[in-house]
Amino acid sequence: MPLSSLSLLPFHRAPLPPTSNYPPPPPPSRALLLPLLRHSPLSRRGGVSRSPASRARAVPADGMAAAAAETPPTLLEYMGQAGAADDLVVLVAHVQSACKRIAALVASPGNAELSRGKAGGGVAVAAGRDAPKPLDELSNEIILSSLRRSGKVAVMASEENDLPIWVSNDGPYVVVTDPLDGSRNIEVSIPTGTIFGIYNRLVELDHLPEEERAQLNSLQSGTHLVASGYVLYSSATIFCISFGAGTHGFTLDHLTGEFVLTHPSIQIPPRGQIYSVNDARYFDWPEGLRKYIDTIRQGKGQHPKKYSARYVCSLVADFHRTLIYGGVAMNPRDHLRLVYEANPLSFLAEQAGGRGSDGKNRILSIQPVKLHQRLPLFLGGMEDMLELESYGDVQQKVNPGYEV
Ligand SMILES: O=P(O)(O)OC[C@H]1O[C@](O)(COP(=O)(O)O)[C@@H](O)[C@@H]1O
Repeated sequence: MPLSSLSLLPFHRAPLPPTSNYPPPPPPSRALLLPLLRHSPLSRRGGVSRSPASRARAVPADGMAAAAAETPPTLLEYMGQAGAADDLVVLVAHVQSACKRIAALVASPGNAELSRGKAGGGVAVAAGRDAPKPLDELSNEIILSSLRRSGKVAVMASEENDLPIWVSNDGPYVVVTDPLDGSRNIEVSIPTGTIFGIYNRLVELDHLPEEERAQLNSLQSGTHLVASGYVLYSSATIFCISFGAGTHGFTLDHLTGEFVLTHPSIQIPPRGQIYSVNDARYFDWPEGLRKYIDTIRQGKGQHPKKYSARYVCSLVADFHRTLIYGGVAMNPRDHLRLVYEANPLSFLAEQAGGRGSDGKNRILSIQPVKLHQRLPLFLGGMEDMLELESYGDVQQKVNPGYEV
């Protein structure tokens, strides 16, 4: 579906949100930038230019018209070209609009104050390492109100709410979300992210009482995901999404306020050289996990290279790096949530040729029984994951309340 036909969507019910809060760009700037990008060291080094879209950008062009024709598609243009359902396009348009607002919020001068647990009126929130912060709550409100306005959502379930919210009897989709993961890092400007999963509404449950319907729709197994994604708020704001046909990354272009395709068809390298885990917890780990990490650190595993450690302690950032560089990102204790975090990210990992597991089982095959169910999570390239799982005993059973 070309961008022009977006205007044919049923906007009388669900208008697309404004694509950005940004001022309109001076018209020629994007085209003028493209020749610069073509000759940048990043494109020569491989960086983003490993992708077909970026390779297209590297082809010399005669003028602005040619440059414009080479411009990579925006997220919505890409969905149109890929034949995504109109309802899904409208829904994703609202998700991206909410995420641009969250990106602005986490980068705002007031973010540290918000993350310390004082709302605008100076109201203190519950203490504790995992207590929700006003920034989480604001992000939650932004994303939930955007989903509501889309007119495409029957149920939404958020990590920040105890119960799912029934929105509309005829919304075609169910959305699960962690609105702002890693918010404890905000005060020191470390990356954060939004995670979401989209399911079809289970019409066969329409006769059930609302509360039950909302629960059961939100507890669908990850194998039924229609789409999932995350938005990384970092040096770049990246929207990574899969509709079940590959995993694709779009970077926010601050000149236009649009997410543009920069990482089409991401493939996790089957072998990486990075492991990502909070290894201060080493002495709480089971024997198998200790042995695995000891082995790959020394280059004595199936891959005869010494692995390096990277751990941001922000799931979206650790997962994004793993998608691009390979290796394994893990949290072996039962801390991360199946519905809001593990399922959406495992879907993206599988669509990129990798694997998501709890150390024993494929995440997507685990039937959620509780909305806020937690479990160990391992995500990574196929060969690294199979090697890790071969150690058997990798789930951390001891889970004391860690202070930091
Ligand atoms: O303390 P650990 O076990 O290293 O866990 C860190 C993980 O917790 C998270 O901060 C998520 O925790 P919350 O869901 O409680 O916000 C992730 O971003 C990060 O990967």
